Amino acid sequence: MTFNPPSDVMIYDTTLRDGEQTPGVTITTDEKITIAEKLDKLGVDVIELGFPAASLGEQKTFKEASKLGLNAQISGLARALTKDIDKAIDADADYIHTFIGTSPLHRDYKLKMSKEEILDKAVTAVEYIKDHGIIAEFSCEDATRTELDYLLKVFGAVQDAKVDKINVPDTVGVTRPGKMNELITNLRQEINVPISVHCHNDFGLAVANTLAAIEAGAKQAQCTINGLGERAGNASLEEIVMSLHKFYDINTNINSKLLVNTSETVSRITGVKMPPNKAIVGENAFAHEAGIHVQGILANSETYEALNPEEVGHKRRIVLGKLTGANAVRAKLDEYNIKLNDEQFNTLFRKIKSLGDAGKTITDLDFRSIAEAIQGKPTEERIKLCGISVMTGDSTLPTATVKLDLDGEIKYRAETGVGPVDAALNAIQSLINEVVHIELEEYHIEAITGGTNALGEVFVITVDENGNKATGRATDEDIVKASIDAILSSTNKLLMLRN
Ligand SMILES: CC(=O)SCCNC(=O)CCNC(=O)[C@H](O)C(C)(C)COP(=O)(O)OP(=O)(O)OC[C@H]1O[C@@H](n2cnc3c(N)ncnc32)[C@H](O)[C@@H]1OP(=O)(O)O
Ligand SMILES: CC(C)C(=O)C(=O)O
Repeated sequence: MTFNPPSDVMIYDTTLRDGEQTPGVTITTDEKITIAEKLDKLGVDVIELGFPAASLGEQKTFKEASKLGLNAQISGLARALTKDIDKAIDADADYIHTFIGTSPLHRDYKLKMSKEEILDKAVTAVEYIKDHGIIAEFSCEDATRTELDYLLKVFGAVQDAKVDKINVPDTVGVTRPGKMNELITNLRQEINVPISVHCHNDFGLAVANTLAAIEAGAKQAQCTINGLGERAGNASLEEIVMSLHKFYDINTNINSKLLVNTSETVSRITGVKMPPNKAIVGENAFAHEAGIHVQGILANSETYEALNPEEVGHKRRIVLGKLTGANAVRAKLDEYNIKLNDEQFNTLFRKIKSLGDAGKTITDLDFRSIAEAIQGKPTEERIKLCGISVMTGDSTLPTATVKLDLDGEIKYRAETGVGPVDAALNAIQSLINEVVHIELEEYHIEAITGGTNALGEVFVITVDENGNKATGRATDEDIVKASIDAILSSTNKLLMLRN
């Protein structure tokens, strides 16, 4: 393997082009602008904003983005066709990324063109872009399945046509680090313009292949936030950037502290949720439950953290559950300034283990209210249910009227819903929102005995506008009452934070 990495690597972000090719994702002009502004603040060098020839909407997005005065260059993808390139030019792209398939599969089945025709189209496209005074990047699509001599010939020809950068796509993610390193080593012997790579994640190797290319001297990584992209996605920007910074001491222009915030914006807009265990930006990337780990973390966070969460804009979380150890419980008690004697501590510890064994979620607020109850502090219920009536049936709109004591003041509210529980929860939520804005994040109901008079157990998680979460659990023969009790129990925990 060649080891000759550059001191700086350019980040070419294609979240808004290849990322938008994620099945089920479409991003409107306004949303693209929001993400482009975030990417610009993050410090990416190039933003591939889209494919101007694809639609009028795409062209409008380029026009809008060109007025923003971003530091990043705005690139548009175009087939090696003057009609596509014209669309990018007309849309005011600063930079055009043109491509054509070069592998036997693409030549024979997709394009039905000879090697000569493809080479000619590639050169014509690059010359056309350069004749318009625009930055040109050229990709041999499916480069990793293209014969090396032909690949060198096409890249050599576009270099002669004054291309600014060449890009080597592993279009279907079929290469591996050793082969990618060898390919870039071979290309570097004949190509003098900066080499970029674009790796897909079909075998989960996109980041590894990108790093292997950089070790061989590639100067640019094409990548996406959260690894979005066609099929299994592209190389994830956050994973590449942090690897470059940490493993190789390679500079990028990325402000890593904005990675989590950017990832969250992209996830919210695209609707593609990150798995909790996603590297760098996932919810659990810096969360610890196992007692042995937490004890190590409390002594020195490097024992079980490869990165400082603050470096990427994340937060460390100590999670409580079945695997919790005493050191974690002591640390949480200190955090909330709750003093327990040995007996109370043991009761609390046993309670956490038994909740964990029962598979229950224990949020920080649950912990605090359990600990305070054990300490003997009366639980302050700022919101109490005083009464409820529900009207339902197949010929009436389900309506619930609730009477609540809100900090000593009696209030009524009536709301409708799709059913009696929904109507009751809507009424409760509408009243509670006068004190604290809460959203219902989870709602589960289970019958815990049989028969029509079965006891229903309701479990809810509510979240306030600061992201604090609390669980609520209640059991009753009446599921409307159980639902209300659960939501009030979790809301009262959230209100503890505002005392
Ligand atoms: C690996 C990648 O991610 S490449 C980027 C993929 N992204 C997209 O395709 C999204 C945007 N695409 C689109 O909106 C449309 O596909 C368009 C506007 C580009 C083309 O639409 P259409 O003209 O209706 O053609 P269609 O998509 O059905 O087929 C693609 C055509 O382009 C040709 N083609 C594909 N790649 C290239 C290329 N790089 N250079 C020249 N021609 C190409 C194909 O051979 C096919 O030709 P044909 O129309 O003679 O059969
Ligand atoms: C257009 C090219 C770079 C591409 O997206 C791919 O080959 O995957």
